[in-house]
Amino acid sequence: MATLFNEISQDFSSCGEEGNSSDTTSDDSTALHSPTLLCRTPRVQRHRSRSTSSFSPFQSKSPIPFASWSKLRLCDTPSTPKSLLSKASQPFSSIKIGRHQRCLRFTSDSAKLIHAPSVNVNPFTPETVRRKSELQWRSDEDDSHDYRLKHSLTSSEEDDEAFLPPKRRAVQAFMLSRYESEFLELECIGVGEFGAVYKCVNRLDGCLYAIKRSRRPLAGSSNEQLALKEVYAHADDHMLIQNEYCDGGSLGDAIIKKKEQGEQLTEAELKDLLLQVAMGLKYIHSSGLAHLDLKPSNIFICQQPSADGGCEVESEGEDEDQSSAGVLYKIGDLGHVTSVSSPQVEEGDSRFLAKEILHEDYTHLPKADIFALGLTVLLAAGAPPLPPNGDQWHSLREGHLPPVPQALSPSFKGLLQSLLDPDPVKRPSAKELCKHTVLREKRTETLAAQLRWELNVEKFRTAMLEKELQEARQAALSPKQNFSLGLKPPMKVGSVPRIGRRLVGRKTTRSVSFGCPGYAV
Ligand SMILES: Nc1ncnc2c1ncn2[C@@H]1O[C@H](COP(=O)(O)OP(=O)(O)OP(=O)(O)O)[C@@H](O)[C@H]1O
Ligand SMILES: [Mg+2]
Repeated sequence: MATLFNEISQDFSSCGEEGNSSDTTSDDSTALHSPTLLCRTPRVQRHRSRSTSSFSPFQSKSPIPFASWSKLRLCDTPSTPKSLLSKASQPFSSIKIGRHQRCLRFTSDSAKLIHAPSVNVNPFTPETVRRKSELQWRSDEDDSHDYRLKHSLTSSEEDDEAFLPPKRRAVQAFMLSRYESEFLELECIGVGEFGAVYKCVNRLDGCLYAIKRSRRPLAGSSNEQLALKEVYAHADDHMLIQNEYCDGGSLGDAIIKKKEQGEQLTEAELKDLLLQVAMGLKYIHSSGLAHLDLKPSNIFICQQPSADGGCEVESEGEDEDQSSAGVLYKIGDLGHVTSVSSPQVEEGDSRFLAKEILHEDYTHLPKADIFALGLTVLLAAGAPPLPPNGDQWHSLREGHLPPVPQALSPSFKGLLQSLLDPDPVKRPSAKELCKHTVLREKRTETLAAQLRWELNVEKFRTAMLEKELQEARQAALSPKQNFSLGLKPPMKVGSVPRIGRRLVGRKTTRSVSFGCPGYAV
């Protein structure tokens, strides 16, 4: 499964900073000294719209049990060393890198890192691995040029040094906040209701993260409980929300960008989006949870690495071919996640809210995610902005699809219509969506193309065999000629078939060509 909420949180409460952080200033750059300052979220509005700011207290008395939330640790980001290390049961020597290779990261996309010596470089990120193999390839071509690589391959000490990230002295943490000491902030990548999101490099593991920083302290407030809920959903006892950095930003950003260019996602792209997010929801729902805040700004995009990029996508059974598209969609923002069996519902964005949730009917919570998914796909198809309330809001909940500036196929339109069915029971489940023929068409086509190609190969082989057979027959019919050449006569086995008569595939048309996948035979 590839579409997962790969968000990772980090324990900022166990560092003993509570004692140290007498500084509880609300200044953004220092606010994160205190874990309590992070325990906030603005997302406590009921039927909220972005322009209003009324808050309702969160009723939760106790945090969600860890056992439930720990299920949310679905997989590691492909960028973390953890996932790659687990794969690296292979000997270290196979992933050694030379010193000069290690420096690549500093000289490419992140020029700032040149001046940031206190950041480690993770040798296991897909990008580093790709660069490493590129460089290895180049250096293989011209070994004599590269004394340093040669040296690193002959010295075991150097090998170790090359394999491991460069050692760094411990930052004087007591002088800095955890945020400052553990992360190098590169840029602000977005602002939400909770606060700002920053692209950061973790100084220790060298991976990129999106760090959500709260805008102002809310310690002790009801909002603290809600923020903690998001934190528990991420697992462990975390405070600062540290997410996998998704290089494509959010789907919301992508939709806005497309709109500015007068474009929308094509039907094929919409189907891919729907299928991928349905797969993520399938996992969430099968864990007994509902997301309840699904929307474009909470779906993140990762550009797919090239086939040889070394970044594998987890796959499982029927989901295995879903990563064939150019991008990976990942569900994020778990602040509203709740258990389906004992729900503590905090409504998400009112624009995506299913009517039954408004009526506090929580008997089909996963179907509320399906409803939000339907609206999300329609927005990506070019639908106008969704209303936060009013007549139009109700009209959408009565099953009236918003207009989209492209002609969608009736089957796909019918599927979207079913996602928005006023009756949650009639909406397809995430599991059903994952198997839906409308969404699996592409897979079927790919499979058909593959089969056609294999058939062509087999026909070609058959033709070659027939040709050889004919030659053998020819040789059998002219033994004298063979004798004159000093060859043995062929053994006579039964009656010799007539020339030109095929032994196999008599009923099929003869063909001696084979082409590429996707071309008809
Ligand atoms: N993990 C991430 N990877 C890349 N970009 C991210 C990531 N998380 C957030 N962003 C960027 O930051 C923006 C703000 O995210 P944030 O979750 O704070 O607000 P939001 O989703 O717009 O609203 P809400 O507060 O309701 O979640 C996103 O729209 C996206 O552009
Ligand atoms: Mg968000």
